[in-house]
Amino acid sequence: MNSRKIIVEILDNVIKKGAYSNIEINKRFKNSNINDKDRGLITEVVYGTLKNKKTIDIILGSFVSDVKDIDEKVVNILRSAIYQIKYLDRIPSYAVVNESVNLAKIRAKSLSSFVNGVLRNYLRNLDKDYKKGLTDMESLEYYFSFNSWMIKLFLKQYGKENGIKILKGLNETPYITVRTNILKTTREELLNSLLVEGYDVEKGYISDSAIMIKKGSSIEKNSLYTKGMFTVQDESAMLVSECLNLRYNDIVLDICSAPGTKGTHVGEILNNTGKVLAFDIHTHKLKLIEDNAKRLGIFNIEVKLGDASKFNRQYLNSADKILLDVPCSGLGIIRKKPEIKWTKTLKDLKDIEKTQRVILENAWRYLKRGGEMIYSTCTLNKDENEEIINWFLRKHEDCEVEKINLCKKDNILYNTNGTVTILPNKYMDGFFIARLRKK
Ligand SMILES: C[S@@+](CC[C@H](N)C(=O)[O-])C[C@H]1O[C@@H](n2cnc3c(N)ncnc32)[C@H](O)[C@@H]1O
Repeated sequence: MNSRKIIVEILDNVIKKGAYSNIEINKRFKNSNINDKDRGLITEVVYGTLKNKKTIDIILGSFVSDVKDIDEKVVNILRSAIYQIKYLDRIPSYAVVNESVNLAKIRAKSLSSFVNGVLRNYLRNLDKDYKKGLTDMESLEYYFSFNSWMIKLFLKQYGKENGIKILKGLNETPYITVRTNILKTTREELLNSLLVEGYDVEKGYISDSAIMIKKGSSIEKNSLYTKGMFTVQDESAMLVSECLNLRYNDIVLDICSAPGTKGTHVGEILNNTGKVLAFDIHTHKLKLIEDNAKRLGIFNIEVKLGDASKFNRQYLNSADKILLDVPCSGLGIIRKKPEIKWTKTLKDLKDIEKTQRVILENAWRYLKRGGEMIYSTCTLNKDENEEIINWFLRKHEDCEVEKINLCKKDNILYNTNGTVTILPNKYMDGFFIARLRKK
């Protein structure tokens, strides 16, 4: 087992083939005998290299004529090596260089001296000011490691102060947070049980159900997880179902449900009363919702295949509440999926916005008069958030925003139209939540 070989193969699949980092890492770890120490190293170097790719490429660019021309067999060997030398202090630089050259010999023998040359050149220039000569925008790209279009988007949409807050927040290393399953336990009880199991835990930042795991072994392997005491979920995402004003016996449609993290939360808050109809377009994802519901002891969820972009007359005016957690560009969850920095394009943002509008139009027709809908995204692109809501309000006289009041924290933005944007920070992902009421 060679950790560095695995790291480079994962990076190849994510950067070149558009695979998801978390899925690639899980695939490698599943049924393998990789020890905890190596798992830690692989995870850290993969996420770190992805997060800092722009900065690393600017550094690489000063040793080669164009990073784009570096042979694809060795480019991620170089990137991950520079990441380890620049950002980690526990691995001696000479060991990183030797291992990288050895790996290059296996992948492309003729390029091993090139890899050796670039890395040794970098070691001789560790103190160089790589920002020298860069424009203001390029300096921001170097400093935050984002492509310029994304930096411009955040600064334009949020202004300088919040734009910078977003760039910083998206580079934070996330804690794992879990949502207490109130059907089976209380937060206090769960906190104690986790402490007994050796986890370093703390209450969440905002939600009464949230617990932050600051240190401890893989949480989803713990028996408390198998027994359904909690769900792993970002705290911002927990606030979504909590904003839905749920009442026992409500009929709730969860239109884009898989893997059912928020839908099962609705089921828990309803205390197994009423009904949650959980739809998703992907057949293979439906089982994830079923498995989660079963593990958590939730019986009021019915899982169904459904394409939200097609109106289904069967559900016309049928729902007391609707959870519309639409597919989005995901710019708010870059802390956990750093490849989004490099894989998304402005065109993707435009395309998904069209789908969101169609889905919202259809879902609105399923809501009863007096009913409430949550429209949520895990993106910070305002065109998929406030702008969609403003557009919808202009079109639908029977729709009003029910103002959301969470709490006063410096990452909660209360928008002028009554909706809420959660800025990413150390504790939470970036999210958007709107609560709509049908008059
Ligand atoms: C943001 S995720 C939902 C996450 C989920 N609500 C949760 O909390 O676990 C969006 C989901 O929408 C689904 N989806 C995408 N297009 C859809 C469509 N046209 N109809 C229904 N579901 C769709 C995707 O498969 C994906 O699972």
